[in-house]
Parts: sequence; C-alpha cells; structure tokens
Amino acid sequence: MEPPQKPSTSLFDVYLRLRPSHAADAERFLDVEEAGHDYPKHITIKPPSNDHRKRAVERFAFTRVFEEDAAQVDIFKGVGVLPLIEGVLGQESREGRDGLLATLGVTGSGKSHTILGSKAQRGLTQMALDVLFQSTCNGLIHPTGLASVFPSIAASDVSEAQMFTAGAFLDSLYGDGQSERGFGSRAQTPMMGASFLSIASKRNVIPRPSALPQYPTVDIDGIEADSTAEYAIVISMYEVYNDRIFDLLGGSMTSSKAAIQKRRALLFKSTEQSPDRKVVAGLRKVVCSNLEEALMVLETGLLERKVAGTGSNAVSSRSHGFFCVEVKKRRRAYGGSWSTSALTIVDLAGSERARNAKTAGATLAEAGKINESLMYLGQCMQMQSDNQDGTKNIVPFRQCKLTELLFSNSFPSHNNQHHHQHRNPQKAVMIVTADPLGDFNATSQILRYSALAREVTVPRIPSVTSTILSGALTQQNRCPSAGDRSSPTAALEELEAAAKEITRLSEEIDIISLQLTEETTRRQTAEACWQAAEDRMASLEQEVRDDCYEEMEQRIEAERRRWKGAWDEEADKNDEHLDRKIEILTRGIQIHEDPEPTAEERVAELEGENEALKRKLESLERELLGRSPTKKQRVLKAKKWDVDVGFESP
Ligand SMILES: Nc1ncnc2c1ncn2[C@@H]1O[C@H](COP(=O)(O)OP(=O)(O)OP(=O)(O)O)[C@@H](O)[C@H]1O
Repeated sequence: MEPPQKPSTSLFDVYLRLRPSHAADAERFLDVEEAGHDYPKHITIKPPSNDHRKRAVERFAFTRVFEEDAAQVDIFKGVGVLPLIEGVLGQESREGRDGLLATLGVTGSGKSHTILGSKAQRGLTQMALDVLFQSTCNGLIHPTGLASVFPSIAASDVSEAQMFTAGAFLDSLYGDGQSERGFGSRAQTPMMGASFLSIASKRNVIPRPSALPQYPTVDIDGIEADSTAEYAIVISMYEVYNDRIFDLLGGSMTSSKAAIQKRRALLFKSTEQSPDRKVVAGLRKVVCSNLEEALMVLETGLLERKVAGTGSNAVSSRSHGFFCVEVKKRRRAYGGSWSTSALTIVDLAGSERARNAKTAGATLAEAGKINESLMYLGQCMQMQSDNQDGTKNIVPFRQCKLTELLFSNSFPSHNNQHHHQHRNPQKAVMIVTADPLGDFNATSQILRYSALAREVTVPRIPSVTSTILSGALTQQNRCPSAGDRSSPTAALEELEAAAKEITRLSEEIDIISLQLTEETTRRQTAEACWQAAEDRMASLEQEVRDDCYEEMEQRIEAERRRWKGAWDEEADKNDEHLDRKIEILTRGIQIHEDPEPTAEERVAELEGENEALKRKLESLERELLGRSPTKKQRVLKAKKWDVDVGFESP
C-alpha cells in the first residue's frame, strides 16, 4: 500500500510526527515500518493487549513519517515549508500562491511544540519567518521608506483591516517607544479566564526578541525571491474559539477586563473588494520591516491566545490559532498596486477525552466545541482519502468556522462575473502529531481520518470447530488403518471436504464479524455526528430565535418611539391650531367691540361733522344779524379772518 500520488482533489500532503513519550511504562501500540533507503511512510497500530474487543491491526500510509528522534529543523525541511514559502514569494513577475501549514493531533501530542516551539527551540513559524525575511531582504521595503508606501499597502488590503506599522502597533500597546522590554513566553501564558491584560497592565511587558530562542537556524540555500519585485510583509493573527473568530492583535491587553470578555467576534465573509473570496474582515494587521518586529508581534498575539491547564497538558490550547503572513509584492521598477499571497500557519486545539483531561465547567464546554469542530475537519479529511480512488465527492467544509477557514481557498476560484484573476488553490501541508505510547483510542481515530490510505488486516484466530476438525483429521491421517476399518474412503474424503468448508465458513464468519464491528463503530460515529449536527441546529435555532426576539424588541421600541413622536407632534399641531383659532376669535371680538373705521367712513364722518358745524355757524350768523352793530362788526371780522386763512364760507 503506497501513499497515493496527490490527485488534484487532495486537500493536503499529510505527514506524521511521533513525539518522544513521557509515559515510559505504557505499552507501545504504534510501529513504524522500515522503508529501506527511502523515508518511512507506513505505520501499523495494534490494540493494546488489555483490549478485550476483537479488533483488527490497521496499517496507515502518510506522505512521510518522522520518528521520535526527528528534530525541529528536520520537520521544517522534511514537510516542505521551503517550497510553501517559495510559492508565496512567487516566481519572477508572477503572483504568489497561498500556503497553509497546520498541525492536528490528540491533546499533548506536540502540535504547539512543532508549530510554535518551546522556550529552548524555535518552532516552524519562527523558522518560516526567518527564511521569509532572509530571502526578501534585498526587495523588502526599507523602514525609512515605509511611510511613503504605507498608504498604498493599506489600500491594497481587501479585508476592511486596520493596518499599522510594527513600531506604531507595539508602541500603541506598550507605549514604551521601543524601550527595554520584558519577556513573556507561551509557557507562561495565563490560564483560562485571565488574560495577558493582567500581566501586561501590571508589568507592561513586551517580548524581547533577544530572549526568544534563536535556534535552530535555517539556511535559505535554494530559495529565491523575485529579484524584480518589491516586498512588504504584513502579519495578522486570530483564533477560532467556540466557533467564533477573534482578533489576537486586538490590543485587549490595554483594555479593561470587561472589554476583553466582550471581545467582538469577526466575520469570515466576502467584502466589496473581495467579492469572489471570503476573508476574515476587520482584523488588525501589522507591517513588519524585520524579523525582530515580526517575532514581537507573534509573541504579543500568542499571549492573548486562550490556553488552559488540563489533565492531559499543562498548557493546552483552547482555541484554533491562525497566524497569517501576507507577502505583498509589486514590480520594483514601476510601483503600482500590490498583489498579496499568504502563508497561514495553524495550531489546532487538540481533541481530548473528558475522562482523561479531567476538565469541567467552561473548559469542558470548550472541549465539546473543539471536538465538534475536529469531527467536521475529520469528515473533510476522510473525504480526501475517499476521493483517492478517483471519485470526486464534495468536501463538506461549510459546517463550521474551522473547516471554512481551512478549506475555502483550497479550490480554484473562477469568477468571470467580477473579472477577477484566476487564483491558484492554496498548497497545504498537514502535520499529524502522535504519541505512540499515548491514548490508543483517540490516536487511532485521528489516524483513521487523516491518513492518505488505510489497510485493515484481520487477525487469524482459530475457531473452535476448525480446531476440533483439524485435530480429528490429523488423527485420521496418522492412523489410516483405523480409518480404513471404520469407514469407506469416500466417506473420509467427504468428511475432509466438509471440514474444509466449515473452516472456510468460520473464517468468513470471523471476517464478517470484524466488518460488523467496524460498521458498528462507523454507525456510532455517524450517530455522534448526527447528534452533534442536531445540537448545532438546536443552538443555531436558539441563536436565531434570540436574534429575532432582540430585533423584534428593537423594532417595537422604535415603533413605540415613532408613535410617541407622532403623537406629540399631533398634540403640538392641535395646540397651535387652537391658539390660532383663539387669536382669530379674539381679533374678531375686538373688531366687533371697537371697529376700526375705514377711510371713506372717516371722510363721511368728517363731512357730517363739517355740515353740522356749518349749520351751527349759519344759525349763529343769523342770530348775530339780529343783535347790535358792534357785535355784528366782530362777527364779520372773524368771518373775514376765516376767508384769509382758507376757510370758505358755505
Ligand atoms: N517532539 C517533542 N520533543 C520534545 N518535547 C515535546 C515534543 N512534542 C511535545 N513535547 C512537549 O510535550 C508537551 C505538550 O506538547 P504541546 O503543548 O505541543 O501539545 P499540543 O498537542 O499542542 O497540546 P494541546 O492540543 O493540548 O494544545 C510540551 O511540554 C512540549 O514541549
């Protein structure tokens, strides 16, 4: 059984790394097959001797198996991280290709050790960053020139990200202007519930690159960046915790504890600038000019990641951690827009059995979510090994955030509608980690769905019937004379044939019963999937109900406010209307009581008065004419004066 050549439908190259076990007295259940001059590719697992269930010996094929003595640098070179980096850098004048490197395994099997290293040794991530910065050093934007190109780098982002230079980002978090920085390692990452805030705010620490492990180093022989290109390296980090995405560079170390607990989940969606491809929207991204800056950003993100102590691992990852290095590239001579390819490194949380991990409460609930997402991942990977025979089953990657993030870019994108360029599917490498002396059930389950090929060998257990019959036949063969005497030859032959048939049938029964056991296990797994899917549906339904209820409440409140506003407005209008009516009425009453005469009426009134006065004057004149001449003279003088000043006599 050879690991099949990777067909186009394959999602991953799958490597197996065995860790040196600390349970020295435990029974070893996993053996690596010698491969002569080649690298080992096959392993067999057999159930432990105290396992009473009749189970088959299973043989698995991987792209390559690394045994316990493999060093970090052997893994780095052996699993092909260098070709992944080369792909991301892209050939001369060509866009790069996305790369994905992930680890999968039971809790405590060495995933984080492989990807992120330890206090003493670098992991694959640090080595990959080292190689990236070394290989792009001639084309990388110099820190002094960064300010002028920064706007164009930020504009090339399609994910609604907030972009920072590393200096600005680190100073905004620690505010020490590159001053002496303390060191916090992953091993000291606080337990679940506490966050980096509690440490950062007290000590205001930041990882100091010189205190981080410097080994192993990697030489970059054979890696060539595009010499005609100008490069910029942008880092972002996020985690998938309880099926929700959270920014690990969100700066919660500078926020209050309540703010950390209320971290805003981000969406994985198509954006306006990225209509044909989903991206994690709204992340903080940091442009790094050198390895030191990149390592500080990495450590900052790791300190925010959820880890907790469990019965299986003192520093167990409680979330799936994603570390993304975007390599932006453009023609050095012409400038212009930047193309982007990303290397995503994923440290998956480990599957665990509650009984072994001795978890409870929130940590147990997290484990449920972790196991559920890994089960969906297992289904996708199972599809990969099922597809090896040429069938092209659809990979069900939309079941949870984890599989969506891992596989959304694994298939070629063709989107003529938006006139976007055809993107190559990402190149992906999965490293499965296992402890050969660890938990047999959990490890065998992961190996079953992650291996590229699997073979089951049925153990030949002699059945009772065949043993008796073969014993009887041997007896007869040993004493032919006795047989001759007791029965004819034909009867003996018949008996032999019957015995053979019985042996064959009992072997068949053994095989069928093994198959039945396997099918039962599969059915149980399927039932567990079904149950998990039902639980998920129920929780989704509850979420939708809650959302609807909240939306309805909001709408009712908005409607109530609108109605109250309309009511108040109507009341104001009525008041105004009433005021106007009263004003008109008042004016009407005033007019009625004291009408203002018009000009004609005034003239007529004055003329009337004038007439009356004239008449009075005439009667007075007449009276005067009947009196003494002196008085008459005075009256005539007054009349003359009237004529002089313009009063006409009637
Ligand atoms: N190959 C190895 N060589 C030496 N030590 C190892 C190796 N693999 C793992 N370890 C050690 O075993 C312990 C657990 O490993 P690690 O934290 O990497 O497990 P994990 O698979 O990431 O677990 P979890 O899923 O719970 O996060 C660590 O102390 C780590 O240093």
